[in-house]
Amino acid sequence: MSNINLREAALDIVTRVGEQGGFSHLLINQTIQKKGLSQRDTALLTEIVYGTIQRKDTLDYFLSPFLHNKNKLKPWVLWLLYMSCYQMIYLERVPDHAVLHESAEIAKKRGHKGIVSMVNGVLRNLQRKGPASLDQIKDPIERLATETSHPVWMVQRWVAMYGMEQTSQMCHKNLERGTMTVRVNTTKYSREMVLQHLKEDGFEAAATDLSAEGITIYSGNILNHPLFQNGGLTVQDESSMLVGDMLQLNDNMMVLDACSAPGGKTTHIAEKMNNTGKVYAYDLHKKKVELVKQKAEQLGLTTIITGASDARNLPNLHEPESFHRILLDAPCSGLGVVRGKPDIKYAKSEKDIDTLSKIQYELLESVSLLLQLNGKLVYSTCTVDKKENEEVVKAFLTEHPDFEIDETFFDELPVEAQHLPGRTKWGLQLFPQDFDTDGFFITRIQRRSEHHG
Ligand SMILES: C[S@@+](CC[C@H](N)C(=O)[O-])C[C@H]1O[C@@H](n2cnc3c(N)ncnc32)[C@H](O)[C@@H]1O
Repeated sequence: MSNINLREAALDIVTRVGEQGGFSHLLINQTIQKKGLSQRDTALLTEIVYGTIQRKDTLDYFLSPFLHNKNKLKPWVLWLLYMSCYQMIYLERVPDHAVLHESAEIAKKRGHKGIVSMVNGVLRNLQRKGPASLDQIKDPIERLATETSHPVWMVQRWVAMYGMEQTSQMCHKNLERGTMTVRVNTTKYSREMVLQHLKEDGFEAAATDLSAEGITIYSGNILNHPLFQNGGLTVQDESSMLVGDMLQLNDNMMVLDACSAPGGKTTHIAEKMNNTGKVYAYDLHKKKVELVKQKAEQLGLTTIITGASDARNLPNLHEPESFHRILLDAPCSGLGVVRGKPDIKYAKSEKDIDTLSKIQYELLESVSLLLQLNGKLVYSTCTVDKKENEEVVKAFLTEHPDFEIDETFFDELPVEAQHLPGRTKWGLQLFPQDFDTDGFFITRIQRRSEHHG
């Protein structure tokens, strides 16, 4: 693909994400498939799209001194400027003159002469005068928000919850691209066997620290490897693997995965039980349930029973206290995964968090009815907001004195994770900066035995 066509494809994606709320990772994949992009083009397209979206607010700050009628610009023009500014400031291997030339060509193709000269003028000014210094922003929260391109309310909230240092580390980490990790399907292979195999095939890979089934892939295209294609591996973040690990699973258990799609954790559960017992996997959306089914088939797992249902309705579908283990991997704001899905940080609001926390509470209350006396329930989310995490758990335990935190959860955590700053009496908040994983909350609840009989 020519340099200009590649930039045009990138511009289409960032404009769509920015203006219509599309998901960058889905749009990138669609473009790669539709245009049959080479590995080199895929890498550059991904870099430009992610980088521009990740740093949108910072780019806006850098461009603002040179932009006088920002609100009157057509969205594609503004996004062309953001995208060009990103390449000039952050991509050393792309020379400024190439960025200026390609931006002018795109502006020529899509707009009139006035737009071409305005784009050119703004970018030349940026090149000559350099980006505005962030030190001009006196308020530390506002400065961190602009520097790392997060909404001010979000940074404010995190600072109030976790302090400036943790928040600053998290915001900076959110700008990095995460490393890829895969989970070994232990019903087929051992991790040692897979590592050996990958090394022989020229991959740079290493065992993960937190989960016994994870492998970090530093280089090599794992999606084309036969081990992946024959159901020996699943792409999954290590924090999600830890959720499966903390369910304390044994063979032949009855397990409920109440919010299961697309099935990353459901299949981990079935693998950990060596394809014995039963895993009931539900999700609200029928289409999404199909994804769970497909994933189970790909991995050769036969113990997963899928169904579409609101998790709040599950007490009508199953007898009370009928599961040994329950996973509630609840729908959440996703503020722990903004590295991989940068659009999330601009799309969410505090109101969303309030709404979600109410739903999370209702889901927890409903599924808890299905937990056996000696059963264990893991509550997890991929967010870092206390309102969706420990406050949901705290409220549930206050209203339901027959349940408690299972203290053995903390002893079973990997040693490295036992003394993290995000550990409280309500569970473990993993931050992206702790182990280069997604931000995840995990805790384990059980029934208090004295309340029975
Ligand atoms: C965090 S995702 C689950 C990810 C999944 N556990 C995995 O590891 O692949 C949350 C899921 O909850 C589903 N969901 C949302 N509201 C729900 C509800 N009321 N009942 C059941 N599922 C719901 C969403 O469709 C979404 O697939």
